[in-house]
Amino acid sequence: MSLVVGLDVGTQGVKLVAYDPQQRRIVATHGRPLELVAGDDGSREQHATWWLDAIRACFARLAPDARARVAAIGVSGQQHGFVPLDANGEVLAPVKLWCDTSSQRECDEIMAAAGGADRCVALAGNPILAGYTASKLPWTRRHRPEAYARLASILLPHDYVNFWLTGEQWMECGDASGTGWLDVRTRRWSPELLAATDPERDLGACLPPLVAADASFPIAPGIAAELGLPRGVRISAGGGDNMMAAIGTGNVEPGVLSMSLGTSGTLFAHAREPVVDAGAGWAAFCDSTGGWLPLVCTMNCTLATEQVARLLGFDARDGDAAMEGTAPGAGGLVMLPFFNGERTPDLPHARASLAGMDLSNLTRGNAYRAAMEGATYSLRNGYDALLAAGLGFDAIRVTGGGGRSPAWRQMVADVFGLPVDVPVQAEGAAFGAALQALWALGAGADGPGIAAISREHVQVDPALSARPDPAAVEAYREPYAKFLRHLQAARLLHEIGPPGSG
Ligand SMILES: Nc1ncnc2c1ncn2[C@@H]1O[C@H](COP(=O)(O)OP(=O)(O)O)[C@@H](O)[C@H]1O
Ligand SMILES: O=C(CO)[C@@H](O)[C@H](O)COP(=O)(O)O
Repeated sequence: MSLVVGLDVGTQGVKLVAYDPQQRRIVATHGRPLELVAGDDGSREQHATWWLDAIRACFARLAPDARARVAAIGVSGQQHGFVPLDANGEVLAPVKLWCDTSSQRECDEIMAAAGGADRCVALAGNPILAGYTASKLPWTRRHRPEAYARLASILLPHDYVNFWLTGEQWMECGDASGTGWLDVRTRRWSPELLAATDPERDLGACLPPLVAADASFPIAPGIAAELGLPRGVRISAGGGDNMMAAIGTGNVEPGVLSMSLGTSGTLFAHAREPVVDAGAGWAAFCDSTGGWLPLVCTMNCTLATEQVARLLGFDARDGDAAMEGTAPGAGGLVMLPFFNGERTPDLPHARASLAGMDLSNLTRGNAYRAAMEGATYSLRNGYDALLAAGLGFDAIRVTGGGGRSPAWRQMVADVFGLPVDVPVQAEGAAFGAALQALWALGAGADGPGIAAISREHVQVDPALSARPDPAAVEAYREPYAKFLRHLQAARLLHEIGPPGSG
């Protein structure tokens, strides 16, 4: 029986899922953590070689007989990272990641050159927000002129892994929409935005061809030999981690809302037509199946809970126990969890705050709960913008590390007032990549469509479901309203000036 493999290059680690589609069974899951280099200027970087080493390590742990059965691989990756390559395909500099806010000045410059944020939305569907790939090019020109001078092509993290696996460079529209350069309505690069990013250079020539979501390429023979894989393995188009998690959580038709509780917090839905928010309250991305993926991304999700847990001296994975005995509202504590600056809401220079402390409520449990509530309310705030745009949802499918916490799943059900379900296949992005690889194997041969594949293979685990508790739904109303008032105050502070400006 053949296997399909999904690889996910997340912020905190690489995961490999090997799936047997005939048996509908995950036969192996392996992971490897990744480091991240953080600078005081907001920079967040990784070396591309770290991803490859982690992938090698994951394959090395896959049993040889399983490796021999692999027929196809799909690659999912953290979005927006900027992998600059020279003409020989060598990486020219550390990769600036999605959570890198050091290029905010360049975001503003690109938008000004294009005619403003509204004009960017008109041209491509999105403004250029903190962390989007486009801003990293002028940042590189300014701060790494040697790399800029030798730049021949630009890839996103999952594209780079695909290049390593096959020797071919391409992009697909899902992850490409996170560059800020893709007109998501037409699925073509926007010449105006490319020119606004770099008027001196033909940026289009640095971008690889865009391929269809069901495309696939042969693995390079040398890599197959190195990883102990058959020579005939196909590599599917791949996609951004959220696009892949959409497939891996069964979110391939309108009405379902997926939520990923990882380093970032994301909410995303499937759309059959392009959907663009004139107010840019959420991101108008393409998905990696040929459709669209309206998405909300907060930069501080488990990043916030981990930060607070570390301060309080426990592991975030034990956070549920630390929170025992606390109640909705965290005893009056309110956390704006913007440790890393924030993208939704658009407050790249904001920093986290804890408010509402009195002489009795500052307990470990309340402080940790405030971080989890703050991360959840941030997503709820993005959800309100999706509703305001006329989208509607019946249920939430949760994936990502934070989804392992029963307390967090219940909090999501209560704060959103929606039932929460969790797929059996916990690694949604890696599993979605495996399903895309399965789709690519049957493409062009009357194989099933990706929606049918996702529907057939994604199974919900009833033991992990959470249902809204009416009393708790009510109990969260005032704390959420209070969070919004603090958020409004942060917006005002932000208008006054970034930290350090006096
Ligand atoms: N039981 C748990 N409760 C709360 N957080 C958890 C739990 N298990 C894992 N996490 C958090 O999940 C995060 C990793 O999630 P993951 O989706 O793999 O992230 P990423 O894709 O950003 O690398 C870590 O920050 C970890 O603290
Ligand atoms: O920037 C976004 C989405 O637009 C993030 O969701 C990244 O794609 C990183 O994801 P994780 O590593 O946190 O899963």
